[in-house]
Amino acid sequence: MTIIESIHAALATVEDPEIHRPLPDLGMVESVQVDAGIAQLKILLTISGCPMQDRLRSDISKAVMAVETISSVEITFGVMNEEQRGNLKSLLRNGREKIIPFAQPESLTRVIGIASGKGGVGKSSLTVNLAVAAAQKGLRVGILDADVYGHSVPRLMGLIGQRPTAIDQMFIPLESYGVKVVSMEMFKPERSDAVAYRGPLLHKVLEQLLSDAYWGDLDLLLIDLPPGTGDLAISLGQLIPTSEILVVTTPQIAAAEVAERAGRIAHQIKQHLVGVIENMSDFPCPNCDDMISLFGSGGGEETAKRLSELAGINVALLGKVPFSPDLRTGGDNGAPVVVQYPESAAAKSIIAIVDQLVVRKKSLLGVRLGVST
Ligand SMILES: Nc1ncnc2c1ncn2[C@@H]1O[C@H](COP(=O)(O)OP(=O)(O)OP(=O)(O)O)[C@@H](O)[C@H]1O
Repeated sequence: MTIIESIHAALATVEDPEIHRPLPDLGMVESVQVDAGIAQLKILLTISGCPMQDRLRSDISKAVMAVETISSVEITFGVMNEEQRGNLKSLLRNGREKIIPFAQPESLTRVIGIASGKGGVGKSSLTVNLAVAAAQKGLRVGILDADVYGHSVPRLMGLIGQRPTAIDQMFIPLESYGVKVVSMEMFKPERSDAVAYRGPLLHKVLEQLLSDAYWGDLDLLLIDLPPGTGDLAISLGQLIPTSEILVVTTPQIAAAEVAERAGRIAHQIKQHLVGVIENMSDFPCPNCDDMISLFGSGGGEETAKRLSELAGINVALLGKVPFSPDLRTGGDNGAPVVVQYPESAAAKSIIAIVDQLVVRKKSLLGVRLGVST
């Protein structure tokens, strides 16, 4: 192997930190020269001012310095031209025009919309913790925060104020705790701006977030839906007919009727109902042995029963997540409870729910995930 070939081989071991594919495959290596033991490289970035430039410089230097006889590495960064970016986009889309990868018949990604009847029941907190717990088990997981009214996922994942890298209209999801994250919030000019998307526009926005993001291969995509029986849940069913719905409710019996309505829509558009999670359930009194039922009891069972009757299948109550100050503070600080307090009752119940959601085959990776019912 010539020295130039050795450097190319070394560069093939370096991945783009966001796209997670080798630099040469992405067309990022423009030229390699060697002069008296100095490797001179021209590397093309997808956009100017790429935030990953420092990381790339250090990863490339480390790999190339390991090549025998190389004493130093000089890197010049350039920016891809329109044609080069076009090639990259086409590569990331597998040579196809803009599509929703999860809607293709060969897709192995399980897509689950997290729905609730009412707001504030902890749907976003559970979405984030379920996703992170699944990633901890070795699954490749994404979250799409489609809760236009709340979009709290960036805060819960410690990503507040961060914007994804865009390659023209395509963009790379942000990553936190091993989970790829896209939120409608990331595309607002100002965080405080209200998102004024309505009906048909909302459908378009969901379609774009699903198709314009480079998600890569995912085992599981969780979609945090707005509360209620809104248009977006229907859009999800239309855009990804194999998508499923998981309903979050509280222990309050009175909330069961509203939660049932959220599940009813899914059933009407023939989406599979994965199950029900009761959140903010009984928690142990910190000062005595009593269990405290802040929000009553029985709401999860009642919702699961009603949805089972409606769908004519067993819609299981997958678990009860206790009321947990740790879960709330973890959310406020961008540190999900399954990471920060994995031994807490809330984290354990979430991890147990993920175990039920994922039917383990030989390997979790690349296997179509089933549901245990
Ligand atoms: N199990 C729990 N114990 C204690 N607090 C919780 C629990 N689950 C959620 N919370 C808190 O309840 C509040 C609402 O949670 P979250 O934003 O996840 O709800 P949501 O259903 O997504 O609301 P919306 O759809 O209106 O945005 C947050 O402050 C969160 O920290």
